[in-house]
Amino acid sequence: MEFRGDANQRIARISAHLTPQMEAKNSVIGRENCRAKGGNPGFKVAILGAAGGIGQSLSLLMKMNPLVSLLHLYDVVNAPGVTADVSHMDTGAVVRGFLGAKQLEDALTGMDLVIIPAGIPRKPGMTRDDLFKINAGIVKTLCEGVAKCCPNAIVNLISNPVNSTVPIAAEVFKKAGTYDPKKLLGVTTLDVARANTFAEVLGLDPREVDVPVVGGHAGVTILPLLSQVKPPSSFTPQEIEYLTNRIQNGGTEVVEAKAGAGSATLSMAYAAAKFADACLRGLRGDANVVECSFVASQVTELAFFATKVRLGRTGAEEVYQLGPLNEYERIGLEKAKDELAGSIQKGVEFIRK
Ligand SMILES: NC(=O)c1ccc[n+]([C@@H]2O[C@H](COP(=O)([O-])OP(=O)(O)OC[C@H]3O[C@@H](n4cnc5c(N)ncnc54)[C@H](O)[C@@H]3O)[C@@H](O)[C@H]2O)c1
Ligand SMILES: O=C(O)C[C@H](O)C(=O)O
Repeated sequence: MEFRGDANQRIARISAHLTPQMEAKNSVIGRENCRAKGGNPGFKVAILGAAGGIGQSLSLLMKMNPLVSLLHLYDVVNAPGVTADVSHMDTGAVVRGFLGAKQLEDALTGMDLVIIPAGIPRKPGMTRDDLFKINAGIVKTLCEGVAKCCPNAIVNLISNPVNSTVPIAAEVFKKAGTYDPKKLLGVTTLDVARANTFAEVLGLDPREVDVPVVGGHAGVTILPLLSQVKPPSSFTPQEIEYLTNRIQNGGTEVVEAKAGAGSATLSMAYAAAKFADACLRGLRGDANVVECSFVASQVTELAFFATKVRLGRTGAEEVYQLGPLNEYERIGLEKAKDELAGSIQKGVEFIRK
């Protein structure tokens, strides 16, 4: 390890989790110059809501990601504790914590990727839309910060209801003049993870299964395209009905099992980390990085829709078409679009009102 300056300076640097290079250039350092302790150049990632159920596990997983050189953990509570804890992991990323609204701008300045799991989760009996009242305002405030401090960052939006919070974020960015549709991505990876897992009826290892899940992220808007499963497989009508219902209600299954203690956090942190890793590989310039995501879209008449997208240096560079659907999926698509239209409109109106 290289040491510069006197002992007091070294101690101050260590307690602030800064390398000498980072301290010198602070948060405006370029990606090439931002080296984690002895590590490779990497990306700067912020997690907003880092002290929550998803946020804590996601912070741990992103600290383990070798593509991350600097990890900013922001929350309105307990960010210092989570930061101190995660910062003791002997991986490359440097971790910094930010607590409360006054530190939001510092948390966001210079970030390449901002992941947002901030907001309240469901309790049994609630729909995701019941979260709108509180989470819409949280997402609005955080996205205003993104527009001001890191307008070129890719945003991964997790906070529910995703079908409305993504349109809210788009409207905030439009108002600020920073909107780039390629860079705003609603995270639906958990639906795909569930679909791949539940397809165990095929007797396959879930790691070998790929079920595209399109539409949105709530109830009937979650539309698994089982006719397009890889490896190609056929299901009985009963299997299709069972799998579709289970995938659409996977979130509720966890909410009920947790019995008031929240919704999916561990599987969601896994899914969010997987999606964020795909975004970072895209930013790095890797070829053929494809994931499902809820994005601005021309695939249907709706302004936003989840399909497979190709992730590249500038975000979602290609939005794929739905491909051939069977009759069951065509009926599901119409139901999904009906509900999605209202949720998108609700998000847009929240900002335009
Ligand atoms: N997209 C998905 O597939 C998916 C999956 C699971 C959960 N979710 C959603 O993710 C959200 C978070 O879930 P959770 O279980 O982690 O909830 P949680 O209550 O455990 O954590 C939320 C965190 O957000 C923080 N927070 C609240 N307001 C904030 C603000 N203004 N700025 C920064 N942080 C703020 C809270 O302090 C808390 O630490 C919920 O809305 C939930 O519905 C989405
Ligand atoms: O179901 C929820 O409320 C959380 C999340 O959207 C999920 O799908 O698990």
